[in-house]
Amino acid sequence: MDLAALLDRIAGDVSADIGRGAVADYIPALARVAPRRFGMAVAEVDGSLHGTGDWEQPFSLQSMSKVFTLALALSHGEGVWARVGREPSGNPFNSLVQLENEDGIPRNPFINAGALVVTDELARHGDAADALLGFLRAECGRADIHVDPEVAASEAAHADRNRALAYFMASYGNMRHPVPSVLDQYVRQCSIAMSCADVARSALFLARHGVRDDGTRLLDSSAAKRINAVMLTCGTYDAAGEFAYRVGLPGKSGVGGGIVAIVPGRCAVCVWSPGLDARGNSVAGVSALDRFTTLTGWSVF
Ligand SMILES: NC(=O)CC[C@H](N)C(=O)O
Repeated sequence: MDLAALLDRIAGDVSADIGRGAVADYIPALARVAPRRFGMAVAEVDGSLHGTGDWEQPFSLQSMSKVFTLALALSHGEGVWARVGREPSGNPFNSLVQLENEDGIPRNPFINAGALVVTDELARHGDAADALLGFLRAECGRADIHVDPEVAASEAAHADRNRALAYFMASYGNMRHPVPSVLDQYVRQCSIAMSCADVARSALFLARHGVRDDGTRLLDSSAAKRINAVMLTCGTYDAAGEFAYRVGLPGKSGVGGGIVAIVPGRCAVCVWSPGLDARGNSVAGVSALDRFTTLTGWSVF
């Protein structure tokens, strides 16, 4: 299959969706991104890389970072699962409502509450954002991957919701470290800037059943399978059912407009377009992945 030509075709097919939706503005620095951007990259398990549009343009990783921090936390053991569940929340990604009824245990690691717990767990082994940066740089082979200081400052200045989630969980004994420290690491992990090409390459370990770019193992194949399963059921928040229906792949979105999806055994795909739907998922991104699985027939189903 000529993937480069296929990606160009998809960019044309979804052109009516590019610029649709709203750029996230609750983090003011994200609102400065031009809405009519679109990029898509596919990294295959054999190392080949293909892309279209703005596929080499860095953008804000945001919640896509949650997949990588979960993988890093699990590489140290299963302890995180005592503190966070594995069920879809059916609620917005930054919702507080379930925590009180569920004893401060977040539904899953991909809503903000769950990701804060994962960052807190990873922080037992050193600064979580630094660990994440080290991993991403190694996997995509780029030492210049960095935290965007403007986005980080903007997010830190508008983090009351996440601060509330973290303090609320702390009140149930579900924070190991002081909230300001966990929040700082979480904000920096979300503010990492990467391109579609970088993200697709960095996520390949999930298509390789846990094996990293250098051939060493981050996770056993069972743990990699489980992360993919949680991505499928929870990776796009209260739209996970619709995403599974349309795309049929494990996927994780971020409010920077990126979505990373995994075809186990074959490839990792990253698409970016900043216009978001009401649930915080890229409109053109979901359409492009929908076209991708339709045209290739690559799906987990
Ligand atoms: N869905 C997202 O990408 C949300 C991430 C963002 N950093 C937040 O905490 O709100």
